[in-house]
Amino acid sequence: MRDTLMLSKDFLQLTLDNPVGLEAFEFTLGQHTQVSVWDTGVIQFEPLVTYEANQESEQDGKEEALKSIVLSSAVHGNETAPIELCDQLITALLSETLIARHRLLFLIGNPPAILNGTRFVEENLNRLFSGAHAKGESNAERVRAKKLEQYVDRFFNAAPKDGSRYHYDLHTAIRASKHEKFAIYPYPHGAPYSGEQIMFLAACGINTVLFHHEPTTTFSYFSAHGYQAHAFTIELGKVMPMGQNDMTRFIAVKEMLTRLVSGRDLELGEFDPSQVNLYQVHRSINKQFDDFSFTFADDVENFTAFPRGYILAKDGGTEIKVEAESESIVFPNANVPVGQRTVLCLVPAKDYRVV
Ligand SMILES: O=C(O)CCC(=O)N[C@@H](CCC(=O)O)C(=O)O
Ligand SMILES: [Zn+2]
Repeated sequence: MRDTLMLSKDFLQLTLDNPVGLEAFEFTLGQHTQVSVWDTGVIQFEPLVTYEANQESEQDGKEEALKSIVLSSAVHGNETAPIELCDQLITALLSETLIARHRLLFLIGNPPAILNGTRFVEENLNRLFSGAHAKGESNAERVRAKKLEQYVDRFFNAAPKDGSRYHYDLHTAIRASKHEKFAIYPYPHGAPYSGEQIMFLAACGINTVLFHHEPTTTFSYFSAHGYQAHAFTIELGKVMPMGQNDMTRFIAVKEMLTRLVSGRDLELGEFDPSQVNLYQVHRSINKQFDDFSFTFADDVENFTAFPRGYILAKDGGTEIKVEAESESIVFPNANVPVGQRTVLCLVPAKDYRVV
């Protein structure tokens, strides 16, 4: 496997050829990077400079502390643009055209679902984190969620104490969106939002951010809450079949991730709310009955606003109406199990704290 990967530089193909149970192996790239494959779809790149050396040069003002960066894709198997984007970055790293100056962990979330061409095989992986995988009958996604938690734990626990942590969980949305690219900021439990991160997202072309209003069982919340990482679920556009993504739409995000990984200056300005659309989640509407339907059409875009009193959905005969003066909908999906989120309703963010 080691020789196959060193020769082909194609980690995605290796992952798809071994959708479960790939044996761990490692190797070095030149004199600069330690590469460790931990499992199917799990690859770590670590700069071969000791942390102490980094600290010394930091004192000389030359280097910043080592960052630890998780980039995940394919938590939903049919969301292909993030898979292609991460594939390009991994191939560049393996080909040594891109050199990692920070610690990096790539996670290809659900390889069997990629092969299936579906969001998931048995169960939505992105509802199984923070231990939710243990609360029900086991299946492949529950096993994978537990392992992904362990890999994130191992990666962040080996991070230098003073190095910042990041987790960008990359997705694409089922529907088209009025704001093509947007990020979900996991509930921070009263902590302020990071203005620097919001400006980083804006520089990636992700100019819309939703502040979540409660804990969730998503992957980004797991890293944010459990490991104090700057973590986000990032929606890069609309779902497309593999190979049919217009990769020119991801030039800015690829450029900014490349800069981040390679330690180049990010050239971020001060936090400027005029450069971003900031929403807060007003409420999450969870499905109560199998007999659930929306009143609006399947092609209504994310971020469409509805006025107070408008009937958004019917749940077992109960009408669900817009409560605020106006609510914008995101991720409407009637086809989820009872108890799960069918839609998020948003209002413009106000009274938020940014540092
Ligand atoms: O387009 C949709 O309906 C779903 C897109 C998607 O997978 N979104 C994530 C958001 C996770 C979060 O709230 O942080 C998901 O539903 O898992
Ligand atoms: Zn997704």
